Amino acid sequence: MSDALITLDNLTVAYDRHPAVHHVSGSILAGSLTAIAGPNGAGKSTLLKAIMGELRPAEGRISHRLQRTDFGYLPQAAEINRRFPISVFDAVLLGAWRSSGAFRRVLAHETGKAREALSAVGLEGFEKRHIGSLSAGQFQRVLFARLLLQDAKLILLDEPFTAIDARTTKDLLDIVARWHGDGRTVIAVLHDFDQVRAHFPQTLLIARKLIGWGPTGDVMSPANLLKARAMAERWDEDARACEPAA
Ligand SMILES: Nc1ncnc2c1ncn2[C@@H]1O[C@H](COP(=O)(O)OP(=O)(O)OP(=O)(O)O)[C@@H](O)[C@H]1O
Repeated sequence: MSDALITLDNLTVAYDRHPAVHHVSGSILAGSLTAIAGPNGAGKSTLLKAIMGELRPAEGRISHRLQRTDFGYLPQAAEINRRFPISVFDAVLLGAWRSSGAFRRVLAHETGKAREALSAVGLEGFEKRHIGSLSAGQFQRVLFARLLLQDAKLILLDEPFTAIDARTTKDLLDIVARWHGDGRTVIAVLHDFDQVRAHFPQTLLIARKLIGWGPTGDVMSPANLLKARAMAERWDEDARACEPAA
């Protein structure tokens, strides 16, 4: 587990030339399970989107040898339109279409895998339900089933347990542990520091700038958490210039 899967080199990401993440350097190791933690507005989602290639670096670079189809991404719930007229089963099958084209015929083994994935997330019998009729927790289970089917090497989760009850969170954390056990690389943006400490061996703590990145016990120290809070509180939202790398 010592190879770098993704390397960030002095990465700065900006919206309309206004930097949201500053000068981050470090590596995500292959097979690691990493939390991205930090206060609101710290740049966590921005960093995740940059890693998956949705946002381009304003400065610095991200290097990896992954293909598009190696990435599995779960956006924040608020970014997903659940009014799209699609059944639970078809929503899960989209995990397979991502890798082989939406207009290709779905193969029998993929429908079998979709059923298995639904069963793994505890949603047997929900196949024909419209996704808009599900509770928030049930819908999150559907999205995890889709990721199971997608078979990605790198799985990026943006606040996967926000507004999800304890039982569903536990079931989904079990799936995250299973991915980790399979040797996949998982990165999750999380708000809940107890969850980070209990389930994520590696942490990247950010407040626009990197505060710490490494073993969770070291990174989530009281001193680092104070620093993160202080940096978030004094951040000037209107600042245009990017400070030089430390
Ligand atoms: N599409 C956008 N256009 C302009 N600014 C944005 C955009 N998305 C995010 N930002 C800004 O970038 C900064 C970082 O936002 P980001 O969503 O990455 O933080 P976060 O750490 O994920 O926050 P939270 O924990 O509140 O979800 C914030 O100041 C935010 O307002």
